[in-house]
Amino acid sequence: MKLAIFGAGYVGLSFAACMAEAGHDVLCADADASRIEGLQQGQMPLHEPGLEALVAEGLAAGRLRFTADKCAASMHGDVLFIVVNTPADAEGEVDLQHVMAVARSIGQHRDRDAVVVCKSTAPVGTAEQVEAVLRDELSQRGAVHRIAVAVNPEFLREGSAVRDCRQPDRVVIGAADPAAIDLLTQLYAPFVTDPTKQLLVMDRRSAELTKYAANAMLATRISFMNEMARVAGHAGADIEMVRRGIGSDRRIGPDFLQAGAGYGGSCLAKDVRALRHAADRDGQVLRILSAVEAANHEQKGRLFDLMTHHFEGDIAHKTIALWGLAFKPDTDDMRDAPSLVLLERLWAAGARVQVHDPAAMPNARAIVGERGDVRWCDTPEDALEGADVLALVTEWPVFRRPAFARIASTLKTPAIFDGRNVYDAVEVEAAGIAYYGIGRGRSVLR
Ligand SMILES: NC(=O)c1ccc[n+]([C@@H]2O[C@H](COP(=O)([O-])OP(=O)(O)OC[C@H]3O[C@@H](n4cnc5c(N)ncnc54)[C@H](O)[C@@H]3O)[C@@H](O)[C@H]2O)c1
Ligand SMILES: O=c1ccn([C@@H]2O[C@H](COP(=O)(O)OP(=O)(O)O[C@H]3O[C@H](CO)[C@@H](O)[C@H](O)[C@H]3O)[C@@H](O)[C@H]2O)c(=O)[nH]1
Repeated sequence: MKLAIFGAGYVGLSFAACMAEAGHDVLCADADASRIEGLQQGQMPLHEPGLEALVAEGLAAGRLRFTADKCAASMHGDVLFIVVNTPADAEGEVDLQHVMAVARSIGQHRDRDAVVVCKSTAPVGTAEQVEAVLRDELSQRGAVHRIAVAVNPEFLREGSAVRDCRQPDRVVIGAADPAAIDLLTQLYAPFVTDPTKQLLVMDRRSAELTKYAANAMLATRISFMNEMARVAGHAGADIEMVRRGIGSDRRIGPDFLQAGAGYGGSCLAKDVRALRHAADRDGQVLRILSAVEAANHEQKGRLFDLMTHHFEGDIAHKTIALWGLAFKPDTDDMRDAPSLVLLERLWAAGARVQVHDPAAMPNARAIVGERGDVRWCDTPEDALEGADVLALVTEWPVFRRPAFARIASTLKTPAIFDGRNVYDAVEVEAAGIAYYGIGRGRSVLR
């Protein structure tokens, strides 16, 4: 099939490369000309495991091409995917300008029938708005092409985007148009093992809401576990034991039950906010989601609170080694990262930080700027030199099995604040290091 993909970000680029790998002829367009120039030369604009090789393979085979020319992209192929950013403001109002810009461009330039697919996460009713824009543009120039609009939300996770694209749990197709359903079914059938169960065809509004409901459920599980971690800390229980205890119930399942320093990233917070806001406008008060947001906001301050407790309020002039900045491992993405909240609170309290992250330091530096109270370190060990204590915020593999004896002898007052519960409290304490986890170890705050 010939596919046009608008948006070469974390999702668009991963999707484009995987579709090219599957043998399709893919033209990927982005409004950022410098991003496109780089991609044409094989330079990656973002960090995503396995993606660079896949892009190189697609370019070499001639199946993956990049363009900044929206007209060329609008004319390409049978199916055109909209995969641009849909940010939400502080209230949760979603900015659809990029989605509508793509729709306008397709309406202005398309010279034959097409299927347009909304893959961006967007509020219920967006596909109808896209359809209206297309209809308007076509009628303004007297064109009579048939352009069907479908919804196909994306569920990939950053850090495993290539794997998730190649092997999705399920594919949601929101469409009524038989030709659109047929094309998308053909496109996705090779990516799933049981198309009858994993290809879910539904109406467009249900598909749009499915995406928000999925992220809201994931965020709810995390906030629930973070609250349970508080209970565990006070009760002298270990949240990791509780996680295993409840995750083995098939009705609950083991995933997304990890207590930690709060959820971050470009999606969970944005989509929970947008869903709550849209419902609010319709007169529906979503009490659970408001609580999920409030709990996460509080949770992002948890490591700082534990440190303040450890230092008995005297955190000024302390030096904190901080491992991990990205919102999760295997990405350079800093959007809504819990580390940013910790940094701000430490700086406001007069502490200094020494940070290391395997991929996100350039993006983090661009956000926080150059300042005297941070040292950007090339290695995890370097970040420990001269520090009082260590905080783990992102569980990159390189941080998972450190030499605790070395940490004990390097830190001035050995203590680890484990924001992702990856260390064994007994092993850490045996090395002479105070261990604070989330809902385990010395995590009681009164
Ligand atoms: N990041 C994720 O893990 C993830 C997963 C599932 C769904 N989503 C959703 O997918 C969408 C894209 O997310 P992302 O993280 O890839 O965003 P991103 O910010 O990484 O990339 C978006 C890209 O779209 C480009 N763009 C903007 N306007 C354009 C236009 N008119 N024409 C062509 N390109 C244009 C931008 O320049 C940017 O490169 C969002 O709606 C998001 O909510 C994201
Ligand atoms: O048990 C868990 C799982 C995750 N997290 C945190 O939650 C955040 C988000 O993680 P994850 O969901 O793995 O990454 P995303 O790439 O943001 O993916 C989410 O958001 C995407 C964008 O909509 C969806 O496509 C994915 O299905 C959905 O998982 C990160 O800060 C994690 O540290 C936890 O605290 N505990």
